[in-house]
Amino acid sequence: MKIAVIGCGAIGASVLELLKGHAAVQVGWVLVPEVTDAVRATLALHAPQARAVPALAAEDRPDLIVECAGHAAIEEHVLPALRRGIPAVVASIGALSAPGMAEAVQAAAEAGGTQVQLLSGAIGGVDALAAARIGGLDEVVYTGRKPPLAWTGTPAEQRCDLASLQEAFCIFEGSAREAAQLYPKNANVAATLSLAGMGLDRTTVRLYADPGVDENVHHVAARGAFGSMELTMRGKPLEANPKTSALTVYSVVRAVLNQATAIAI
Ligand SMILES: NC(=O)C1=CN([C@@H]2O[C@H](COP(=O)(O)OP(=O)(O)OC[C@H]3O[C@@H](n4cnc5c(N)ncnc54)[C@H](O)[C@@H]3O)[C@@H](O)[C@H]2O)C=CC1
Ligand SMILES: O=C([O-])CC(=O)C(=O)O
Repeated sequence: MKIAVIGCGAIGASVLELLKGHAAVQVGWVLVPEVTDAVRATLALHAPQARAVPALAAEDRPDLIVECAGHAAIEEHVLPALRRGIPAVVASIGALSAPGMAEAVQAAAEAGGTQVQLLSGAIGGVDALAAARIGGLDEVVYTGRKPPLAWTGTPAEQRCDLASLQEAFCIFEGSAREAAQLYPKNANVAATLSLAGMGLDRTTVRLYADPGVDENVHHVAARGAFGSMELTMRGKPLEANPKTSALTVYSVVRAVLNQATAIAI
């Protein structure tokens, strides 16, 4: 299987490293806005066979396109690939919270006769929640808690002084749709849980900058016809990007390998 990876940052570079030399999967293309020295160095180390390009050319036809780049990459790369019939796996799930984007993704996949898989990323329990939805859900509440540093460069900076926080500070309370729009690099999990469960407008989200944690802590509580569930993930942040949990990388690699092996789990 020959794949294209979109993005070569904290997730993309780690994905290339884990897929390096894999018998069943070859990375043929890495899509980046600019081929920097850092990108060249990463490819030389982990994917020397791959070509770094700004976009797929008409003659490039990967078996799968793997998005780990950010919300803008959905419109720029994933939609055109889907329309061409290339299946996709997507990490930037919050992108589907933008007006008309979920419909655009669906229409592109239908037009291409293919499918897009929304990854579980940094959270677990998506399988249980999506199954529970079939029976009917009454409530889903997601609480995301990250060290203050992980909220730099976000609207949280206008709500508190991140550097001097002494205790947990609630920087956001509202719908998953709003969370995903305001915090595109920190609230993909909120979008994932809501798309699996009660939808972007009916899932309650609370986000905290918390000097008392050094991991990215995700808590989900759900109730419905199935019973109830509660889950806490304490994800180790990636050194290259403290906003992102390492599990996200493993989730991408799992999805890729599941496409390439006889038994998927
Ligand atoms: N579903 C989940 O649980 C999670 C999802 N994410 C998503 O993954 C994204 C990437 O995360 P990181 O690797 O940590 O970020 P990063 O900032 O370390 O790397 C992003 C990479 O994507 C590239 N890029 C940016 N815009 C692009 C575009 N339009 N087309 C092609 N490449 C583009 C950048 O040049 C960079 O190489 C986040 O922005 C977020 O949307 C991140 C963490 C968890
Ligand atoms: O990686 C994480 O811990 C979660 C994350 O950034 C997101 O939900 O966007």
